Amino acid sequence: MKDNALQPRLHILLIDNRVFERPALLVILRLNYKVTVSQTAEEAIPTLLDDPPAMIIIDAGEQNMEFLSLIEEYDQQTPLLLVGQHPDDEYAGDGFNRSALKMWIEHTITSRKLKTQVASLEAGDTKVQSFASFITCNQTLFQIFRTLQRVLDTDVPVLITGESGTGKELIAQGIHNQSKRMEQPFVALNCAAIPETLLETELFGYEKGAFTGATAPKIGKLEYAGEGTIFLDEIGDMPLLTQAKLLRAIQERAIERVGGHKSIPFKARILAATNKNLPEEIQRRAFREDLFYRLNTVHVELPSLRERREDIPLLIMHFLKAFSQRYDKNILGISPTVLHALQKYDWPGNVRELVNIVHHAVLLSDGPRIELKDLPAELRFGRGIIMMLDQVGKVPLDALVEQAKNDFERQIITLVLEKFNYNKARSAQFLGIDRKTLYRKIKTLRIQDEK
Ligand SMILES: Nc1ncnc2c1ncn2[C@@H]1O[C@H](COP(=O)(O)OP(=O)(O)OP(=O)(O)O)[C@@H](O)[C@H]1O
Repeated sequence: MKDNALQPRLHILLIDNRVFERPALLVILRLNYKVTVSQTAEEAIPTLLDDPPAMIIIDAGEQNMEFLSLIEEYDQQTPLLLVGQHPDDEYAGDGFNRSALKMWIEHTITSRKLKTQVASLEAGDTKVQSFASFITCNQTLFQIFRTLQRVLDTDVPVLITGESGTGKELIAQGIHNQSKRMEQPFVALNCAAIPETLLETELFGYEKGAFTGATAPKIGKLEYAGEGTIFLDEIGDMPLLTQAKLLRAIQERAIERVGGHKSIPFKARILAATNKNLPEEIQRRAFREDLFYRLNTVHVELPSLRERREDIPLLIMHFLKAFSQRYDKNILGISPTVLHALQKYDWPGNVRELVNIVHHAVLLSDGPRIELKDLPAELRFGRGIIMMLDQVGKVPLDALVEQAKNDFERQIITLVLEKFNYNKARSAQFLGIDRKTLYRKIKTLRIQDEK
């Protein structure tokens, strides 16, 4: 690894009784890993117990086959790699591909890790907490649950922010369902989905004759919620005039229907959610600061799914079970390759997107496990390729491939530049090219240089 300083070294146990006759393998391994050498399996047992390695590399000599059974007795989890009886000059010479060895080692470790992860998921032994039906194994969310538990039975409003699909409504439902108001109505209103003129009557209701067509009085959502909970979703999209009316209702603890004069007590608890940044909206004068302070007594920000990747496998298994039951399918789990693809994915639509993908996969799957073929194309191939499909047939294939190659190179270089804070010398060294070449590529590939 070139970034030794940044990552802890993997520990490898090398069992090789000829290690001193052919030191090159050890030298190569030591470039990248922390290596413990044992000449016999017996000698290796204490290491296995005291400092478990990420991988065991064992020389494939005849007598070592006995080692294998001994090792198996102590440890059946750690991946094993058998190396052939190459003479030292083969390891040391050009014919021996060091990066291939490294790739092979890392692939074996990752795939074993994924298999163990899948097995433990299927056995259901991850530490999970739930807040009503919202489940997670993420520490930030555990903290949020604790905050919410403390205010469950109070009247204080809670502002729930987070990207779309992170579970804001589910949290709001959870607050209501676990509070003393649970027997009362939970009324949700999406402030972005309703035209401005209708929003006000939806919230406050109207009296007969309030406007043409108002032939009978109508109860608004604030009134209907009674002593229950009103959930104002997408509050950031509420028009300013409605914001002013809502603020008044909160301050006076009373509402008036449109076209009416009677003051009706307003007792519901307010929960509000938005994926907008309200302080920014206040700056733009699109949101009232005084209303913000009223709603923001308790504020929780739900992390996006890519900020809590540990929840990805948990949620996959959760919805896999639910959909398998719903469709009466016998799906036991997912293949390690699928888990890998799903863990790498960025989830712009968060949990809602994950639910859709698992739903789709369960419908397509013949069981017993979800395989790569059951995933949508953008997950199997990446968004880039799917977007390029539009151009296939319109642009010559060679040109498309060239464009893809440039895109790929641009992404790699950008990532490396970011990793080293735009330090050209270190980035070039990491990429294995000289600095001049790096400067040329930054220019020709039009890479943004943040220096
Ligand atoms: N942690 C979770 N555990 C179980 N289900 C979840 C979780 N988070 C989200 N979901 C499910 O994901 C879907 C989207 O959640 P929800 O509607 O609560 O998100 P939202 O943040 O309110 O989205 P939007 O901002 O688009 O309104 C729902 O089907 C919900 O049940």
